[in-house]
Amino acid sequence: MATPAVELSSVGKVYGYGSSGMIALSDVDLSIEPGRFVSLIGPSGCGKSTLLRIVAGLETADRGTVRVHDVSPDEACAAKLIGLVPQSPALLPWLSVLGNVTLPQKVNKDAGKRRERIGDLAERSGGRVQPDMMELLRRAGLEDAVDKLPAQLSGGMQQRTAIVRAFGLQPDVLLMDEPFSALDEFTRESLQDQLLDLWDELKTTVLFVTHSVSEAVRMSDAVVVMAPRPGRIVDVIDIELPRPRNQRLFAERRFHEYEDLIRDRLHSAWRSTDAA
Ligand SMILES: Nc1ncnc2c1ncn2[C@@H]1O[C@H](COP(=O)(O)OP(=O)(O)OP(=O)(O)O)[C@@H](O)[C@H]1O
Repeated sequence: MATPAVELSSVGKVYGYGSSGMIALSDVDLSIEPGRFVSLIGPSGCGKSTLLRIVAGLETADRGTVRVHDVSPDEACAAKLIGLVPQSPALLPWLSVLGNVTLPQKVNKDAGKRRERIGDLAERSGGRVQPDMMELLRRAGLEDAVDKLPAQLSGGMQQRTAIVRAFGLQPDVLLMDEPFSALDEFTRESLQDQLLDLWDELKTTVLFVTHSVSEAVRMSDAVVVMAPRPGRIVDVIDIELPRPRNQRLFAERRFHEYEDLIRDRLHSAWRSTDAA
């Protein structure tokens, strides 16, 4: 079996100390095969962002182990295996769209060598070509905006720029923390389409945080349902719908059955949390 792209075993994280400590994550086990699109869903405070930050190496787990392609998150970051798209796009305001998306490639020239030293990635890295950023921008509908500054873009365009920037380094694992939450429904659906197209082509593993049940069903191979107090995984639901998943999917009964199943799991998790 291939090495998992992401593997968490018995992961725990507590913020604070003693009786005022908050258990953000308790005993989290999760294994994601390379190339899968996996969403995390759950009520506010169940630890979705904490889990993502731990995989990104921005926080450390207090307990358990975390591996990204069988190396630690820190090593994975140094080898640029990991890309992160935060909730707000965090573009550099003084650089154009093209400047923003090409910057990571310019400052991370040694990443390829580090990547080649990592186990089963050597083979994949050898075949890597620098993506054509102009082509990625065109695919994301940004060809007319390449010379614009972030302040001259709409929120949706800024977020698309951030997504192209993240794909530009060809991360093996792309972590996305509610990337579309600030966008209107139409822009959101269009960005979902574009993200799925890029993901399909580049075969990146995606770990995607969302509050939207329909977004999770539409995008994912599997949806991880989480519950709070303490933050934990209560279910992992495989979404066995055909791809590509376009707008027609919304009319299908199976799509809504998955939505109902996930809502049901979320409600049960809430009930058990309240009873505890
Ligand atoms: N740096 C921190 N210091 C203290 N407590 C924190 C910190 N970060 C998160 N927490 C707490 O840990 C718990 C999990 O937070 P986290 O942000 O991971 O949840 P979430 O599921 O992503 O929430 P949301 O959906 O609202 O973004 C929350 O109770 C939060 O208040």
